[in-house]
Amino acid sequence: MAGRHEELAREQAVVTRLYDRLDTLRAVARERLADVRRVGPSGSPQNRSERDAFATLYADRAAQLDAVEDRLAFGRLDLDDGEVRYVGRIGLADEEHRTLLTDWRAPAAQAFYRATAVHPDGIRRRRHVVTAGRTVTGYEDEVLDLDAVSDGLDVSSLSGEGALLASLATRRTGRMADIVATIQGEQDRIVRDDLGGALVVQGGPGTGKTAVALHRAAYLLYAHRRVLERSGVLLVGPSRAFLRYIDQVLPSLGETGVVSTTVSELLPGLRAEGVDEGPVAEIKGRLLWRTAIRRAVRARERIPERDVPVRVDGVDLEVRRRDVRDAIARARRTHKPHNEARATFVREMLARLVDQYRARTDSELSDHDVAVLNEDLRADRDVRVAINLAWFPLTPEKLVADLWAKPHRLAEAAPELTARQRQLLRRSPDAPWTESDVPLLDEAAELLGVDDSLARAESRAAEAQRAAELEYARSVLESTGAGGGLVDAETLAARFAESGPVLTTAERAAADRSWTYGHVVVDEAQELSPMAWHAIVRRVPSRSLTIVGDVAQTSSAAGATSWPAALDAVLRDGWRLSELTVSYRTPAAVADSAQRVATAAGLPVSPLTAARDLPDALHVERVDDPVVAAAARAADLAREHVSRDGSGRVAVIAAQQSVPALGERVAAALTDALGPAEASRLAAQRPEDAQVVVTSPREAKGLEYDAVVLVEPADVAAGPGRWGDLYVAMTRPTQQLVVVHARRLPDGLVDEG
Ligand SMILES: Nc1ncnc2c1ncn2[C@@H]1O[C@H](COP(=O)(O)OP(=O)(O)OP(=O)(O)O)[C@@H](O)[C@H]1O
Repeated sequence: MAGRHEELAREQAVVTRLYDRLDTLRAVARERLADVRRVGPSGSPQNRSERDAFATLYADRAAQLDAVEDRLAFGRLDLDDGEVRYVGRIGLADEEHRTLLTDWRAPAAQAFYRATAVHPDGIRRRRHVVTAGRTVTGYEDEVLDLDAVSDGLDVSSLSGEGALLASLATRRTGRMADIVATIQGEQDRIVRDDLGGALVVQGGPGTGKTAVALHRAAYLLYAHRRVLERSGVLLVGPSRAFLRYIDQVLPSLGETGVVSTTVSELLPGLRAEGVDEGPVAEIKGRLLWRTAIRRAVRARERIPERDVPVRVDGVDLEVRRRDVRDAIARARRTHKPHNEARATFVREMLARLVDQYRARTDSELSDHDVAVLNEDLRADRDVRVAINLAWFPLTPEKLVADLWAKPHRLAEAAPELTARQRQLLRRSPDAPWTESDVPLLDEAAELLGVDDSLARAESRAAEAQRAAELEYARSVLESTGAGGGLVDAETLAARFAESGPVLTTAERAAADRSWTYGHVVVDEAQELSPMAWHAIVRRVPSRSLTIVGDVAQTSSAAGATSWPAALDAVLRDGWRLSELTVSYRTPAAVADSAQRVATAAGLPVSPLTAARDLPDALHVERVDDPVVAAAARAADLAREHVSRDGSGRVAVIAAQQSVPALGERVAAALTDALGPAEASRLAAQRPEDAQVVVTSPREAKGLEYDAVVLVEPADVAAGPGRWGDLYVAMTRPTQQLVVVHARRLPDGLVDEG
């Protein structure tokens, strides 16, 4: 066997060749892009949009190639038959189309993640190649051939933990990194699971649910590109801060086309900044709003109490109750949304008024007379008022705001709520929208629709144009081979068709409330209310979803305590459950303690085994003043973990009401401990980049830090998120948890003295 030095040199030669090939492909993509751009802004609009479409295509390719620079190749498989296969972020081939590097998502790479000594899958040896920049700095072998093991090869790293543990030990940067080089077998099975149906991944804190969900999105885009490129993938996360935390993962895997959003931002153009108190959020989360919103809409289709006299062109007419009833029935029979069906209602009413006019004046009316009379009727104020009262055109915002501001509207729409519950929902019409209003607004938008008769005529004309463009795009792809798996004819045609800036599928989808996606990924899914599920499932008619979460970490009063309770109503039996059980984040002492606390509190915890333990990972201190002590501990931990290069994160997690006072104390303690220069460097950091933060459990959800000071656990557990919040708070650190308390410790959180 070659010495380590020679092996490293050999791997370096391979890796150098791969980067050379990457550089060549980058140069080609840039050249093509430059060629397209060089043509300049001339030619017919058709030529210009074609050029823009190709520019986007080459720019996408260039961006994809740039994104895979770091750890381009990380694995090597030696097969029983002597073949050697390198695994990396993307697939690369040489000029003769011979494979140089296998995309981690390709079937040929699967064994890199799944093969074991017991099930070697034709693999003799698996090697993790470690690189820093373009330099190979090490490798780690796992010999999967039990005969070879007995031949005396190095077997100390059979489980491949070296690369994994090294990656877990790195300082946190405030941005999640991909795990493509070290995905574990149980995770890989989820990543590569079928596209169809809803896959629910339940797992304790730090089991890699977020990482797995993102890698699965990248895998599905690779394996089902034809379907998903056109329809897009939606990622729903709990907050903007969380989306920012994960926003580099997909690009680093060469994928940029995923739309990410929160429930608050689900409706284009509307930002819900408010948060409802627990009981209000719970009530607004109930599925009863599907019926209640329908009733609220119907209430705007109303027969007047008596016939309404109107006078048009000197003739006395009546807006009659029975005419309104018939017109309403006709409009409803169109099964169109309220605002769209209104056209039918108005047409019917005018026709009846014209009939009355004809009868009253005893006159024959020509088509022209009828048209003029229709105009007069439409222009008449009393007629307009009567028609509007009977079929009121309205926006989703107006409909829902009226429910909260006008008690009689709410009583009429939601009689199943008690008077006390309705009182809780009372709100002024100018109060900001909340996250739990959004699914109701979405429901209202669905039932109200927009008056799109003009838009429909335009879209018919556009359809014919599009068919021609699609045909053309197909011929372009065939003749140039430009797609390279990145784009299909539909997408390219859509890009041809755009006027103005060229929009990608993701951009078009994000701007369109009624867009339906090919796949939806939901993270921290336990927080979603039944109404939020309803709004999300509407966006994916195929019901193809990846849902990841932990029902033991639920903090929202509207969230789930079991998956069947959350999902059966919206997905029936169209979902399957997978579980992750190894915590990659939290050291064993911390994970075990958190499990004990959560179990003692009766939370529905999943089994959890920590991948590693660290000495002194858990430290519990009884103190007189937790705020003062927490600030001092935070400063100690900052000295230990935070570095000037921007890496290293420390969090102080406390009940929401203590956060402001703690913030001031911690700032002062940092100045004392680290000096004014370092303290002001830290103080100047933007909140999303801050290396030392004071935060509530809710804001820390889904995130992680090198070290955490947990302040007064009893107060955290008494907050709105109850024990779920405490479980979240305890499981944020990757290295160390320091607990400071004056009150009694919750059961299971032992004081180590
Ligand atoms: N196979 C792996 N290789 C390397 N790191 C991993 C692996 N799996 C998970 N991790 C790391 O473990 C940490 C926790 O992962 P992640 O945030 O995805 O967990 P989670 O289950 O979503 O946690 P939570 O329930 O707290 O939201 C992250 O730093 C992630 O990169």
